[in-house]
Amino acid sequence: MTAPSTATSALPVAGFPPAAVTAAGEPAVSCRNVTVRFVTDRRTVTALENVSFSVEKGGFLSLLGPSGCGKSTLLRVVADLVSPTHGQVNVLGMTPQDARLKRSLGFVFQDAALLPWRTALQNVELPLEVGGAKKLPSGAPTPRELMKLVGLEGWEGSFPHELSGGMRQRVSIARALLGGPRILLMDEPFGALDEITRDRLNEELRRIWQETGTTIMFVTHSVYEALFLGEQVLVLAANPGRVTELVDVDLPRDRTLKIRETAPFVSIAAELRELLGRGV
Ligand SMILES: Nc1ncnc2c1ncn2[C@@H]1O[C@H](COP(=O)(O)OP(=O)(O)OP(=O)(O)O)[C@@H](O)[C@H]1O
Repeated sequence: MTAPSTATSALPVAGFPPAAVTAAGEPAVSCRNVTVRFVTDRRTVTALENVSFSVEKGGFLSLLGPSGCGKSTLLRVVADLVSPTHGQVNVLGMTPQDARLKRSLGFVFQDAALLPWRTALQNVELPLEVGGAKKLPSGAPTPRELMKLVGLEGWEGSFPHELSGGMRQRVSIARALLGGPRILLMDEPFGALDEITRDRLNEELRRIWQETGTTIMFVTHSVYEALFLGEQVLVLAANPGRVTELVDVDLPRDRTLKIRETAPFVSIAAELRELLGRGV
């Protein structure tokens, strides 16, 4: 079963700032010398060491690196799920904890993690029931509007088992966008999907990003996904997790998958591959 296709456009969505009016240049997220050490009975792991970078408001940052280089840990630090051992983290001028309490952050995981007994729409509505905020902020898109945004208009009453993997992941993106978060953190959300579905969702995500103006941090192992999606790519190395380089992606803002066949794309992909190789 496939999701209905949606027209590509860059119209702003109610409740989100249009990309053009987000304050470009101001950081949405910045990390300075962030180190995270996990101490267990058996060993101490330095998941991140002296990691510094920033993402501007309305930006799209891909996090690319080998397994174990701390990509998920870095998203968790921003989401206030892990506290850094050292260093400073600033999220929209706040601590990660304040940003979380103000519901400025949405999180999408690799597994869509939908409740099987609730319909797609009821899954999108879930944060309203469990998060303490019974009402949406004024002007924020409704769950039905978000279903439309992710291309699932008409599927509101379907249960997760009636949806394809790609459709379930769309539902989890809609759920993460409930309340109009300023920042969307995505941890390999398309990693378990087949290539065609993944490609389609990559295009959809660029559209959603342009329409909502939401700042996105996106974790992936794939050079092509990181480059197609990101305005910047943060390349990380492992053991300990550290920054190899922050690469600016000089490609047009409006992208279709065809861009992957162009010379600039191929050239930046080769650069990223070389940087990745350095960190393994
Ligand atoms: N809660 C934890 N306790 C102990 N060690 C942890 C914990 N979370 C992560 N680690 C360790 O920190 C390192 C970085 O893990 P992380 O999951 O952030 O890497 P990753 O780049 O996201 O990996 P992958 O691409 O395989 O998902 C790993 O060595 C991992 O074992």
